[in-house]
Amino acid sequence: MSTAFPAATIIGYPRIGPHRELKRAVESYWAGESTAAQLEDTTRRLRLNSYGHLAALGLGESTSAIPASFSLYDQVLDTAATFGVVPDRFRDLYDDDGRLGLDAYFTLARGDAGRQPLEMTKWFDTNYHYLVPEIGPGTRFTLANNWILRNVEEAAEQGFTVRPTIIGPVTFLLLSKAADEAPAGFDPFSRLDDLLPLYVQFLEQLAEAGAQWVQLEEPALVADQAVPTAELADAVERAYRLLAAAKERPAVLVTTQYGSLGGLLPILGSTGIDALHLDLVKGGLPPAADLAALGDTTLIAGVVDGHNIWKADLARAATTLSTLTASVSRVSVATSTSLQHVPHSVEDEPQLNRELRTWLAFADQKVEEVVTLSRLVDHSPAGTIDAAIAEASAVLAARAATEGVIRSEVRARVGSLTPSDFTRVPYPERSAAQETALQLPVLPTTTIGSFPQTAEVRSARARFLRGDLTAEQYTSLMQEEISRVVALQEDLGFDVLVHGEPERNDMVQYFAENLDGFDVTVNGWVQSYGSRCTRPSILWGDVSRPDAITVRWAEYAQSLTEKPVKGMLTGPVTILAWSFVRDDQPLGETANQVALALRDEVSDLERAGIRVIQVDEPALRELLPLRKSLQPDYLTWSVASFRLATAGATPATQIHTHLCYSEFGAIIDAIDGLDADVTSIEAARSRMEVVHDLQGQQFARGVGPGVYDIHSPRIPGEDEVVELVEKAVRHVPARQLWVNPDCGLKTRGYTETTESLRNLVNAAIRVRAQL
Ligand SMILES: Nc1nc2c(c(=O)[nH]1)N[C@@H](CNc1ccc(C(=O)N[C@@H](CCC(=O)N[C@@H](CCC(=O)N[C@@H](CCC(=O)O)C(=O)O)C(=O)O)C(=O)O)cc1)CN2
Ligand code: MET
Ligand SMILES: [Zn+2]
Repeated sequence: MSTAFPAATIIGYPRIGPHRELKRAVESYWAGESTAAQLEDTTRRLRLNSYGHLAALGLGESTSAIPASFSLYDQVLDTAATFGVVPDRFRDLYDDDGRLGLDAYFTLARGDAGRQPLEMTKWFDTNYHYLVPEIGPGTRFTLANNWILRNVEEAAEQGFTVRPTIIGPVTFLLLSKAADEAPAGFDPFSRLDDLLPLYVQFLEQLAEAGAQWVQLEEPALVADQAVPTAELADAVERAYRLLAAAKERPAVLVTTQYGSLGGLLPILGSTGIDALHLDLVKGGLPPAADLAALGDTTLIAGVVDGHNIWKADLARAATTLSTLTASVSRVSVATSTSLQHVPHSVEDEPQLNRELRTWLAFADQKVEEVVTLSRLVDHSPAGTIDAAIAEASAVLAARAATEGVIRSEVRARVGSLTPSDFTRVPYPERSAAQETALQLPVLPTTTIGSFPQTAEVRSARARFLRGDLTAEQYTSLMQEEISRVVALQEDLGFDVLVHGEPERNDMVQYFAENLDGFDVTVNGWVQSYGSRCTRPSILWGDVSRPDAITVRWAEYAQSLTEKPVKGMLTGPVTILAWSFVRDDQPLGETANQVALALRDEVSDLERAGIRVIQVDEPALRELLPLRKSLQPDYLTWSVASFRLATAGATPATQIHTHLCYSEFGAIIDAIDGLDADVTSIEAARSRMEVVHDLQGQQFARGVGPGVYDIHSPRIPGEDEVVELVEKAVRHVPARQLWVNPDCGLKTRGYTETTESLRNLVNAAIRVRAQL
């Protein structure tokens, strides 16, 4: 049990495969095009290849340095399956032995004809989404799935001693929500003492399977929680003392990625766990007194950034490590977070600018950085990594001096901003001008922007990129798609139309490709949820807009119809949140540069005759700091950057924004502060509960609570939409309300989309007639 922890490790490794093998394998299984055995075969190869690869990169085969962090869909779902946490509506998914198998697992994640899947929500301050377990007073915890154990055994058969990972009990319960059947006020956290014995059993099984270390993930401890601090501290102490006291168990590592543990560090550190991981990139260096509480517990110092792609400042990391080794007896080196947030390897991006490439470290390069830094804690001779440190410092110096990183004209423009650049005329004045300009009915109907991204559209883009289509051919294919989408909306009777975004590979990458200061990858895929991936762009320099970006598409769409077509832009905060952003200046400064580029786009759209412009900010909530003390500053700069992007619009131009989550209680003031004329939000899944928030807040401007859950192929019936709209009308004055789906339609197919949208428009017309 007291196996020494290896000097170098990572907290998790990408599981989608170097070329999205996992996506292709699971999607083919879902489509019925391959068997469970074929899926298992592919994923087994993915797991074993990554162990071999990580061992070769320097983690070694037999030291538990390699995390077994594979997941078929999501790590929180894996934990829920392990402990049999299944909502009542899915009770029949257990097989006769009380186990949850492959199809049960995917049904929980994706739902089926009659049942809503588990809710999906953001994982801390990242663009990864996890599935929310549902727990009630009667939820029976059982060991119902053994994939984690099996992965340990599978690795051992091939000669690898890996470190299994699972969400820790405190975080698991804090991330869960009360099951539908739970009485009002029930908190899943109250089930901690029922759940802990299952963790003990599970640890015993892991030990039996040959695991020497286990990783229990407790990132919820770095975020301020609704549970009072004292109660949380008490629970953490009780839980980990109990687990540490288990008779047969692997050594226990607790990880705390995404921020600072704060006052929980000395508490967790003295429970008897064997190792504690700290995120020293997002969280600062803890006070020496807190570190002293670690005693014999190994400190796993997360000094290499797992959430961004810049090469590490090895000199700074070395200083941090030497401070730590001065007050802690055992220190190992690690990434700050799982590497699931970064692509596999810079080697897969040969097209990137040569100089830029030298600044970057993706997952594999980060493994090498961790291994290098571990020479500072493994009794290697002094000076062993001096050359590597010097090289890293030289890269940083070169980066700072590179043309384009600092551009005086961009700086000057940001520097000369005045408060009036952030302010439009008061809403009542705008509202009157817009009413005259747009002549919309009450309860106007619209969509959020994208229409289904069909295989034809994607294939056209792929052929264009390969050079098999000319720019003219590609443009005319996209224009055909736009005219189909416009005709469909005319036919269905929408009031404000969209062009459907077919020309966009992704709502952020598309803008990054058209702005200076960014680069994009060809293979830099990162999992967003399930089989869905994105290629975050790289924002490395000062940002500007060389040419208009969206205008020709919007103009084309507007030429096809008398109805207003919404211009469609992605807001500055979301562009930052879904890119890898330079780490050499405050985010607020970078956000204002992006905002100015968008501001110019807004004014070009207006000049081209576009009267409604939507600036999406679905990630506004995502970047909200996990600690309350840091939130006001964030909300100030993020809201300001949105206003900077939009405040140049004339009063008659209607500015929309879109945020796709419903629990916006925490940021409702910020949403108000955006000063958009119309805000669309997610509401269908919570059956319009958000209107209560809106009512309480006297939200005075236009609002479109979603009436169609686009996350599911299910078609909402017309009566169902009527009910939702009627509920909204009871709480928010009808003249403020819009009728729209929850979010864009890009992941949906045309069959269900067309029917759903028809029901949506007809429902709006029916409620209108009753007013
Ligand atoms: N960045 C970002 N984050 C977001 C969202 C978002 O829209 N963007 N939405 C929220 C939910 N997250 C999502 C994340 C990804 C996707 C998504 O649909 N991703 C697509 C990829 C989108 C893309 O980049 N498409 C490219 C490349 C498509 C592709 O895979 N092409 C094929 C070739 C196809 C062919 O030859 O026919 C290939 O490269 O193999 C394009 O259209 O050009 C996927 O995983 O399948 C949806 C939602 C929150 N976070
Ligand atoms: C994730 S928010 C999506 C907004 C975008 N305009 C779309 O409809 O796809
Ligand atoms: Zn959305």
